[in-house]
Amino acid sequence: MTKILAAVVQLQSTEEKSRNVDAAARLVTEAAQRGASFVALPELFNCIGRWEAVVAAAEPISGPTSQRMSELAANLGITLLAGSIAEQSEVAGKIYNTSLLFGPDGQQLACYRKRHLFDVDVPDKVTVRESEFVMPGAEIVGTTLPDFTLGQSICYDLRFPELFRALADRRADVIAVPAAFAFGTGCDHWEVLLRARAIENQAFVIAPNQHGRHTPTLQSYGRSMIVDPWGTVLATAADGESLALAELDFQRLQDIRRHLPALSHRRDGQ
Ligand SMILES: NC(=O)CC(=O)C(=O)O
Repeated sequence: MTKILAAVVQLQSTEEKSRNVDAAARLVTEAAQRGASFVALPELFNCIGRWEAVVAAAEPISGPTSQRMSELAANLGITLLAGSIAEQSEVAGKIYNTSLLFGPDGQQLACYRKRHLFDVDVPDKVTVRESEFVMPGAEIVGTTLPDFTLGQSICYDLRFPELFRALADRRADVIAVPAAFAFGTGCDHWEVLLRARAIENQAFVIAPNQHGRHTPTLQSYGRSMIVDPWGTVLATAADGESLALAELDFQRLQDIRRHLPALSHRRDGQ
């Protein structure tokens, strides 16, 4: 198949897990009913807020959130990227920020743990120290699906082009960036970075973001989007909890790579 319909789900998640998972399930179901066969949720979709609350909400990979997402994928017959959840780690008080991929039969196909942790202090915009609560992942994850190869990243990873190039080296046609990208940085950086990563790696970029205030000091930018390998924004979510859908045309992807074979012009020995 050379075309599929993809959807990004934008949420304004809270610390209340059952509310968040229900909101996610409702929008994933709507996306599938509108014809999407690949649907992606944002970062920490099942619980976001104070880090202490996120750590307390952590689950093992086989926990209730992942079971619900697996059932949802199977019932709807879709491929579902369960953005990320807080995964229990071997270190007390710390989690992994983990993205799970489920196939149309509900089987877990991949597991990616956020590699780059958001430790920043940008005056008047955002101050976070993710590494106090989160352990970095080690693996780079590309998964070959029947229609395309998916590369995985999470949020702050977007600022590290070498990860995306490593995913391009694994022949990623689509790169997912589930995010809770900060409002203070998102206004200037979100779209520019997503489009750059799509253009330089000649891949679709699927970027479901959180939107709005989660706590008095934590606000996400929204504008979840789907970008094509030319850097064109195919769809953007409206503010609030919403969906954006776009057709991924893999023939167009191949045409762009054939007409402008920049990835084969690299001088670094690849
Ligand atoms: N929240 C993040 O992980 C990253 C982010 O907001 C940024 O890079 O800016």
